[in-house]
Amino acid sequence: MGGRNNKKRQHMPLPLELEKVTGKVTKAVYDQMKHDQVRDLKQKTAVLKQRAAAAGKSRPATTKPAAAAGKKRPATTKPAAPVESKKRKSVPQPESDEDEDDDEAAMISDDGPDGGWDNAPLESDSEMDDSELDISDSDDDRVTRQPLSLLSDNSDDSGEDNSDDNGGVESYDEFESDSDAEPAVTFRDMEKRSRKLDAQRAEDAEMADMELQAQDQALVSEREIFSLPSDEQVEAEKEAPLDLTQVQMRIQEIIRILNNFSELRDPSRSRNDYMDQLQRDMCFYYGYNEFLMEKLLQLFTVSEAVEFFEANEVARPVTIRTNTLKTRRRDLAQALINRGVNLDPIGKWTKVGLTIFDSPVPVGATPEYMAGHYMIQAASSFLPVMALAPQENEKVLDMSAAPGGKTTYCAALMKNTGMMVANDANKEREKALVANIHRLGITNAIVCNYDGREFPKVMGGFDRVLLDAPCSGTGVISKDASVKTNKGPEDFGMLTHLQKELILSAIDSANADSATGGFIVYSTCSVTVDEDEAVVNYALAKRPNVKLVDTGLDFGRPGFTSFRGQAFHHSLALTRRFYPHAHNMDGFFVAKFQKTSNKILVGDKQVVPAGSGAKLKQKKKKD
Ligand SMILES: C[S@@+](CC[C@H](N)C(=O)[O-])C[C@H]1O[C@@H](n2cnc3c(N)ncnc32)[C@H](O)[C@@H]1O
Repeated sequence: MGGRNNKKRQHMPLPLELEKVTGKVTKAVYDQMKHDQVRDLKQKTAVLKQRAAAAGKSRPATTKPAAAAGKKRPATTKPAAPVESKKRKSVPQPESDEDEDDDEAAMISDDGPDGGWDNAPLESDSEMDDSELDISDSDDDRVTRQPLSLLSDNSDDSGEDNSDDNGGVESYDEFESDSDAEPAVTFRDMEKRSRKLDAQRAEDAEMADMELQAQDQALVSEREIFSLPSDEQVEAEKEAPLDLTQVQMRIQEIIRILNNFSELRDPSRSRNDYMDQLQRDMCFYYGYNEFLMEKLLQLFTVSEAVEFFEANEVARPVTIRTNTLKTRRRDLAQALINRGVNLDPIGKWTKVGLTIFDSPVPVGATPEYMAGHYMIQAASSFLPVMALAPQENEKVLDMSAAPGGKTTYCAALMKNTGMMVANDANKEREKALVANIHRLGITNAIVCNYDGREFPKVMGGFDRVLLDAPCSGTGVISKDASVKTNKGPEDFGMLTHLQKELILSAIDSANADSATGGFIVYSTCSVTVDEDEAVVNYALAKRPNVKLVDTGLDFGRPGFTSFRGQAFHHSLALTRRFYPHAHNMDGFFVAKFQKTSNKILVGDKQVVPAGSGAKLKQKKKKD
């Protein structure tokens, strides 16, 4: 398995000569080809523009050409401005590392189908300079000079100097603005003007044809420059893999093609062929197993997927949560600042979080930490508790609580009142849970050690239940890179099965008749749909006595309501997804249910599943 350990390696172009000798089309060679191609296209464009300028000079000043009047281009050409601006950013200069960065940025950006530099030369004149026209001995160059002489020979009937610094074609504004000063049309010169107009139209049509041809040529050569490896080459690469730089370049090429597929594809290869190769290359480059890579690629456009994978290579900022049972955020911040800690509030969405930029002392060993004034806790881990919003004097269950980040936050919001039941199936992990409960001065917590699936039989009737489920951890890859490879299809199958069983238990443990609550929050630090929307959708189907409600979190992306042909309940849009590349926090998923009844229909019978507390009450009445 490959993998990228050192980011600098991605900016290391191979020597151009070596690439030419080996015949490999790597980025440097490719850039050189593109550069040549762009130059050729510019020269062709120059011809077109100069011809247009020449024609413009001889146009009767009173008559606006059809295109000029509406500022329309021939139907085949593409809008100028957006393409131009992109082209300026990304025209490659093979020798320069900096420019390679620019080019890379353009390639992985989420361009629409017309994005990129490829069409730009036909539209742009701003990059054309004399030196570029003069260095070439090509036929085009010879043609280029011809209209230059025409320019000086032709004079405008109006006698005005309409010389056009930009080459003519783009300067329709000038024609328009000049029109005020134009002489009135007379009967005598009308026929002459009409002939000129016809000639101009013919000229425009010819120009459109030439532009089309140049575009087609450019596309054909672009297609020829990059080709997917054959099956044999793919096999050979398994034995002798390419280096990371070459793989990175191929990733960029494939993304560029996928972003403009109809024009840049090799017609003999399908989108799946490109996606398969992209997947293989991304696995190698970022070090994921194919199974997980496929799952993650399905979540995003290819360009966004790259952002996601890149974000996973970068550590998230260290964040802490103020323990409001012991201190206020302002006082905590001041105490830490006095110790030389550089910090800031996490964001407007939390009043208790602080981001630690740097610290001369370990944040897990300050006197304030020891005294329980804060918990080191990922920002995303605040979210399920905020969604749960436990109230004072409630009975709250945290079904999978260790090491206690969310339990201790719940207890703080409850101001140490009511009852906080912190359960976890893993005894070892519960040591840290107990330690944190003590350190933070939690006095309303009971710790227990059950399999959550059994919990409704142990205890029930909770006002609120949190299930921060065991998951694959695909949202926290920046913290634990082993997630990239440590799970295959079987593990995923077992995990999602457990999640589905636990969510039903969590729902059954809540009391729909709670005066203040009846809420259940399901969260994971994973971004796969199997562990998130699919589990929630399963719960909605199995427990018609719950509905999804707003999480109260005013950021994050809505959950999927359909995914790869699978339709979920429309209310899944109320769930929230958080991504490292989009929200600068660990990947996370949060769903909030409200329990509307303690009874469910099984066949044609009303049943009260164990856990809600309703059954216990009925029994008591009989006694
Ligand atoms: C994501 S972690 C919980 C993190 C915790 N909520 C916090 O904020 O510190 C998931 C937990 O689920 C526990 N777990 C796994 N299987 C379980 C089960 N069947 N019943 C209850 N807990 C389980 C794991 O031991 C693990 O501590």
